[in-house]
Amino acid sequence: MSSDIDSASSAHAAGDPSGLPFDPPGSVRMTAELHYRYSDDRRPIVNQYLRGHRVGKGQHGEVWVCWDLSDDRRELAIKAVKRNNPRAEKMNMLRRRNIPASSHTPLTEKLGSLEHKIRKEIAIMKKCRHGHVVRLLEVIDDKLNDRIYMVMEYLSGGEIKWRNEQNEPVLQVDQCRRICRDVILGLEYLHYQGIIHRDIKPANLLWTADRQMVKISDFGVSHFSYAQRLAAAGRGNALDDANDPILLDDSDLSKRAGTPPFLAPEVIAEYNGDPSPSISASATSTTLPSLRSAPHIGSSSTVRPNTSQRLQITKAIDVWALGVTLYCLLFGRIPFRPPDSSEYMLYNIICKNDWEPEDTMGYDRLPTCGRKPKDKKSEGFVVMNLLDKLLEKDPNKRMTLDQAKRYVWFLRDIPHHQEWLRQTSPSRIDMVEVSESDTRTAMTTVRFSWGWPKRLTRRLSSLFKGVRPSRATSSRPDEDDFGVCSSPTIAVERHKSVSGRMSSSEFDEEGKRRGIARSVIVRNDSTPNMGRREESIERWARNASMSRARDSSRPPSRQRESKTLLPLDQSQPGASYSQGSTSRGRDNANTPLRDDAMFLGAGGVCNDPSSLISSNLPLGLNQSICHSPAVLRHPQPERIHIAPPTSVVPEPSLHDSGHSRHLTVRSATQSPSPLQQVAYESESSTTSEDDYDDLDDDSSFFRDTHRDRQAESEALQASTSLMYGGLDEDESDEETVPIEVKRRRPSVSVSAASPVPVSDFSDDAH
Ligand SMILES: Nc1ncnc2c1ncn2[C@@H]1O[C@H](COP(=O)(O)OP(=O)(O)OP(=O)(O)O)[C@@H](O)[C@H]1O
Repeated sequence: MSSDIDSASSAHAAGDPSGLPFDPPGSVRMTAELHYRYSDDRRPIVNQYLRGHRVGKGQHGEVWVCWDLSDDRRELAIKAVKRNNPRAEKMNMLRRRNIPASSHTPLTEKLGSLEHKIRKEIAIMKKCRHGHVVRLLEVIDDKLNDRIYMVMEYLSGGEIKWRNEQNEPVLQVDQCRRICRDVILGLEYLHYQGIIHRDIKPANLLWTADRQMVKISDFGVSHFSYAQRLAAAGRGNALDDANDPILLDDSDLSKRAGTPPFLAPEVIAEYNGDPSPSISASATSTTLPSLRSAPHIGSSSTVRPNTSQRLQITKAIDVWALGVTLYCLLFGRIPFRPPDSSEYMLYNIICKNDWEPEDTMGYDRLPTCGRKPKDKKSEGFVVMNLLDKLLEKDPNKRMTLDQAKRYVWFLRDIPHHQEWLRQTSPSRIDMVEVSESDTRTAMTTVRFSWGWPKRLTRRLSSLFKGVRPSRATSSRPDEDDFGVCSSPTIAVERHKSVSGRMSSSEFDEEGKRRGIARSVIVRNDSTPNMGRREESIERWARNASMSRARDSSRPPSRQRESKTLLPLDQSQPGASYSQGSTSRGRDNANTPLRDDAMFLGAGGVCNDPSSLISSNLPLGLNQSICHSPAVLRHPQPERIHIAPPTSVVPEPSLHDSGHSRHLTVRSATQSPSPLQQVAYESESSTTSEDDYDDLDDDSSFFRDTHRDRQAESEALQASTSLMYGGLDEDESDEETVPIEVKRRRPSVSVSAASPVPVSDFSDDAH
């Protein structure tokens, strides 16, 4: 990556209140040391990362917000993946028996272990560095507990929500356009690197905190193709490594992977035409009503076709998925809908049927004028024509990303097309190299020199408890900001649910076991922050006191005090309730929109290339560097205000039973907002202190018992990673018995509150 980026970004990383883009310098750290401990207020800490609330749960792991204590508490996300799951593996073995062996049986299926998947995901993410791709920063391999921690950029805006409970679109057409434009740029970069994402869908597109742009996430089923890369970048730029059977085997692509409604016809071509397929009923999902005859969409089922005709799978599958995504955003429903939720029927319809638009599109209900609008100047014609080209069933005739990027609709608000196209060309960006060694070392850099039993390590750990600062047992003043905070303007109070966890592990009321450090070990020197365990704990204690000193000198707004709820436009600039990085969005909202607001990206990033500072920066990086965040806000009709926490904070041991927050939203303008609808009608954001209470060190550091997504969403998402479907049903640790649903992740339109753990080390805490 160019030094321009490094220099520009070194001072402006994730969560920087300056609003500049997330692009920390350096490559992904492969950490060879794991320290596991708890903060004074019982929050888990892995190495330098203090864990916050859980923001999502995938098939194989969970994602948490965390703060990098070694870097001014920069807000990041950490994905914890359980590497091995014998029970799930066994189920997968059983499932595979139902798959007929043929010449088409891909290598990846034979190698389809969860470990393989994670290795590949990490190897691919490791070197992706683009403004519209979620950045991976560090990989920590906890072999002792068979867990991988992936430290990533945190996109607190959350997933793109595209429909309400009535299946109506909630995004304006203009927003849909900008979202897709961002995705095109991110995808273009990936394809240029030889990476096919394979699971493009709204749920894998994450908003930045200020909703200025979206980024592509979840590379769980992505594929690196040497051939694709050669085709895209030419031999000169391509990786010349023919020895890696995982990355260089394109037979992986012939495996059906992704989310059923978003699968391209060529991926499921064998389901085209045969009215009576043989079906292997290994479906396990219950997210959709079941049928006797066929597995259902969203299940991890195997529909066995009678034909074995396969088309070549190329990057065009991502273009198709983009078309499906655009349709979803515009109409609030998927384009191909089987009458009976049957997976086979779905595939059949995708392969054979045409799509039909609604009468209107977007939240603003612009007329589509039918499937083939006559007025070529109408918005309806432009959009239907685009959908036509993206949803072309023949991959060879399908629109390419380059064509899409140049399509009139996407260029509409960009004044200098040619310059913008030049600036955003992936050929201007350094090549990714996903080498054999990348894949091999993606998870193998940690070596454990202590293979001691847990009981022994616990005892040893207890020896070091003395160096820990005393734990706060009184109030937890920082917890109230959970969940919501946003660039836009929302009034939020929240109720915490009473929740708890029954665990086989024991810890006393004061949580003494919580001080146990998981002793793990070290061989790699690549983590400069880490030394020996004792040193680390001492350093942590030192940092804690420094942080306390720093925190005490911070202005009151940085500390978790109650504030009066004000309409945003009445509040003082900078007097944000949100802590840390996400406060900028609020500041943004105070600033009047500039005239160039219409040159904004997905959420409002200026795409006007004439104002780019550095011609070397990839889009997204450029965008934000050249503009103050104050002028990048997307013009949204609603103003959302974040209410300060006002409730009395209970003792942690009370498990927040007395702690409540209200989540309310009010609009500062008369016009209702689709974003507002999504955010609060369908989701009640309640946060539990239990986020910090799963301290059973026998199990996952990140274990929790939050409620999963809505069934409807699950229907679309459950089959993500079909390739690995059924691998990991047993993700949660068995000894944990959730006794109550606790929290849902805050919705998109309201960025997750960022409780910078100021109070962790504040004087009050002691
Ligand atoms: N970097 C991030 N910042 C914010 N939220 C994230 C981030 N990464 C993931 N998430 C959220 O966490 C959820 C779970 O992510 P994850 O990638 O594990 O699950 P998934 O998308 O279902 O993947 P999988 O296919 O492996 O199950 C996502 O739905 C997303 O909303």
